[in-house]
Amino acid sequence: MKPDFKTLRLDRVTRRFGGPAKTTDAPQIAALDGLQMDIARGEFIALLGPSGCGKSTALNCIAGLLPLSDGGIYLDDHRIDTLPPEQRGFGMVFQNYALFPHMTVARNVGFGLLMRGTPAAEIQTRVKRALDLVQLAQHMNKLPGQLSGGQQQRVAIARAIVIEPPLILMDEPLSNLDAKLRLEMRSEIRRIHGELGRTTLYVTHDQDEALSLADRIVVMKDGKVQQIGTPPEVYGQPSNLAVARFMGYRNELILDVVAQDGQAVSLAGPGINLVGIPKMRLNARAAVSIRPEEFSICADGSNPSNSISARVESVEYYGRESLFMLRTQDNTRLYVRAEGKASPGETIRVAVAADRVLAYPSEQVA
Ligand SMILES: Nc1ncnc2c1ncn2[C@@H]1O[C@H](COP(=O)(O)OP(=O)(O)OP(=O)(O)O)[C@@H](O)[C@H]1O
Repeated sequence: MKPDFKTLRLDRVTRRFGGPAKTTDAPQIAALDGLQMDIARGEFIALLGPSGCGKSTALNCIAGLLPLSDGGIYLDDHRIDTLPPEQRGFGMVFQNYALFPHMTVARNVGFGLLMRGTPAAEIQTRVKRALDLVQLAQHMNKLPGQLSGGQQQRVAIARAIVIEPPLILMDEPLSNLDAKLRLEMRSEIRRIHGELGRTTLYVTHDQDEALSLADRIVVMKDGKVQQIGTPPEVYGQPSNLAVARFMGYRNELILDVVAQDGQAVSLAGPGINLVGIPKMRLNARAAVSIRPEEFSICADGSNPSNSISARVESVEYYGRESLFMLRTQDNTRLYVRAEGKASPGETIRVAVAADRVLAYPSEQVA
């Protein structure tokens, strides 16, 4: 394959299940429906979404493990979705490492090169280089069972990169690791990606992982792309309610639209007066998304313009901040993560900046 491609083009990549590939019978379910994007060489792309949204299907289609039902995949002008996996030559890293237990680390890493008929001396040099990159050279003669989970995952990464693939595909590679190792390996993966300068496609259901690793994030739901954007774009400006929910906009209030233009919308409900940003054209009611950490608790007796009055139900202490579970006057649960004190039973007022109040059509509430 061409290690020097400029663009990986996913052209309406579609995969249906429930019947033979390449048919369009109605009973089939599109696990992946029209994935369309260009990925530039060197980009780190995260496919993000809840379980069953089609992330692994997308990765497997690109790897060549699943035939497409529709669309095409191109490396520059070369169509590759008709090629078997070994001819695409992509590196793959899976959740379960898939190492050979009876082979040493070095032999595991060198196996792909051996299969390709690479001369022994070259295998040795390249295995050493790959193990240096994942910082495991001193463990090269151990068996996988003698390594920690994080080390085994690094062997799997070394095995993927040793073939110098144009594209590295990773499917939830950190989900078997404990929280601390996951954080460490996250930094490792980003460092390795930077040092190699290759293109990485990374599947995860973990927002933090996607936000911290990726140059661009593809948010998916029910087989369809919901938004493609940089981490700040997806985090700060979710394009619809489903993305907002998935990106941690835990609060959703259904409010009356009092006035609106393209830039701002005035919203009201019992004990609530807010100005926010309309993300789409709104009708009479809006679903308003706000992150818990965007609120602050107002001083006693104050009544600032962008605020909500609500009763405290419970408080979880998180050190510097607390998570306040509130109940609005129309009985909606409100999560507020803020500094300050308030006790269950008290009625308090919480304020939020207008540009952190995102209003979507209430019709999007499923
Ligand atoms: N071989 C198959 N036959 C039938 N349906 C399938 C098959 N593989 C996947 N699906 C369905 O396609 C949809 C997408 O599955 P996929 O594994 O791509 O999701 P995912 O986002 O990777 O989920 P997870 O995070 O749980 O792995 C799901 O509804 C799944 O049940």
